[in-house]
Amino acid sequence: MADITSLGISEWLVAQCRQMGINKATPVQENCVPAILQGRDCMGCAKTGSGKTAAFVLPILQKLSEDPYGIFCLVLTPTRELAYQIAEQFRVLGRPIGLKDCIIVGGMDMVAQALELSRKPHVVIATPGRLADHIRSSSTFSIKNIRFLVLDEADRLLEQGCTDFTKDLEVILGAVPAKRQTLLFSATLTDTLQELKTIAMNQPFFWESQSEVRTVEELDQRFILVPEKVKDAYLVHLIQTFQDEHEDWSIIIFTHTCKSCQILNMLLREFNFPSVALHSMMKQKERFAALAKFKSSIFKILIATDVASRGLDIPTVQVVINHNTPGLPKIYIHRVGRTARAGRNGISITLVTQYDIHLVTAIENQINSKLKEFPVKEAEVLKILTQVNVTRRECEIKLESTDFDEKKEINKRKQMILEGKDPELEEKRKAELEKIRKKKKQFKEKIQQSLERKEASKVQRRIKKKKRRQERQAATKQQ
Ligand SMILES: Nc1ncnc2c1ncn2[C@@H]1O[C@H](COP(=O)(O)OP(=O)(O)OP(=O)(O)O)[C@@H](O)[C@H]1O
Repeated sequence: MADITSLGISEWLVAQCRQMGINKATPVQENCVPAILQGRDCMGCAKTGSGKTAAFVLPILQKLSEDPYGIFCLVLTPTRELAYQIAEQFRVLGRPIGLKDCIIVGGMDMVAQALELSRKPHVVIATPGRLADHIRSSSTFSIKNIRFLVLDEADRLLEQGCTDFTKDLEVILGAVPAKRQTLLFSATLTDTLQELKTIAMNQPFFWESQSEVRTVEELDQRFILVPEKVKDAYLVHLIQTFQDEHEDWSIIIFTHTCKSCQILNMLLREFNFPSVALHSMMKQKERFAALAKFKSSIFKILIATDVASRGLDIPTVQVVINHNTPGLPKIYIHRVGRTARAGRNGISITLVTQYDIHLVTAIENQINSKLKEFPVKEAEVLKILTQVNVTRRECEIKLESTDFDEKKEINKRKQMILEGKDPELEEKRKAELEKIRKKKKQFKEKIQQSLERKEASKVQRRIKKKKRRQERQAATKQQ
């Protein structure tokens, strides 16, 4: 790795890097920083934990120090927590030049944000939804003179996943100048490469880490094949084992829904594990508090949905457990990337049921590496099975007695209203769609059955024909 001084940044910035423990440039920094300093658009695709944030923060701060004004740079990122983390890197590295940053994310006071924006911060770090709201509703700030536009986790921003950013991105892209430097970074850029190229227009410098395996070497990737009904007992057993063997280890457990996240947290707490939950149905203040408690190791276990799967940089995380096998290899790559960061070791364990084996095959094909089985003493798991399952049921009943599902429904409706949709109409449309889907399914099944019947009668006819032929042959032989 090259020394940090070779990047072409000023002495004050080198000194700041050294203070942060950054002495050598990682490959993504070594390649992308000089290109960005030359004024080129840049697309950087490098493994999780490889220092992509500094790869854009450093050249932006360098350029800002040469020609400081506000608003100089806009960084977009998919989650609120990530926005705070990026802002922290800007703040630490940019302290000598008195950097003013401003974080614009949902769940926080909009008026205070509008005021901050009007004060022309050098850098705005935002999630697309809230920034687009400000652009639509306010004339107290302008991003039409920005020099840099950064899309961190760029592929996620363009995806039409459960949170669809595309409409908000359109608003934002309409408000930034055409003449700008665009920087796009992610550990998984390649799926959305063509769309990204239209955002980074000026023949961007493209850099991708050359490596067959898409996950880091320091990560020990394991799986456990478990029947669905004993998953939680395995989880409790695993955590107990890690806790007994390692005092200072932190664990992130990923699960696929907010409800599952909430129940697992309740379950682990019943077993006296120090856990906190992080999911999108929590209030923003609770989300920040949970993350802060986990980061400071007050709580050693974080149970999260994919809201925490990208970008979060918590060095103490030694273990990632996938309570469900991710449906997309990309999600797997980001989730397991929460450990084994910046050259540290880590282990990931994916709980795989008999229905998920094809997902593991897809993951292995994408990452170009095989997951190894994690040995477990099944007898130990069996000992706690009944207790875990009974406790889980109790937690489910407890949760049902709260307004969790109701809140989810209200949140969904709120989201629809924000998107300009009528919840009642959407409900009707959904019911209609369900009806059509059902009919289609019935129709498909009917066709399938009739095809099967036809096929069966064809086979029967063929058997009969064959039989008759054999009988005829036997008869001619006898004659
Ligand atoms: N050159 C360097 N030397 C040592 N540590 C570094 C260097 N650059 C960055 N780091 C540290 O490495 C860690 C991971 O960096 P960062 O969060 O930028 O990773 P990333 O590539 O963005 O990962 P992800 O894809 O998960 O978002 C951070 O703690 C950061 O401070």
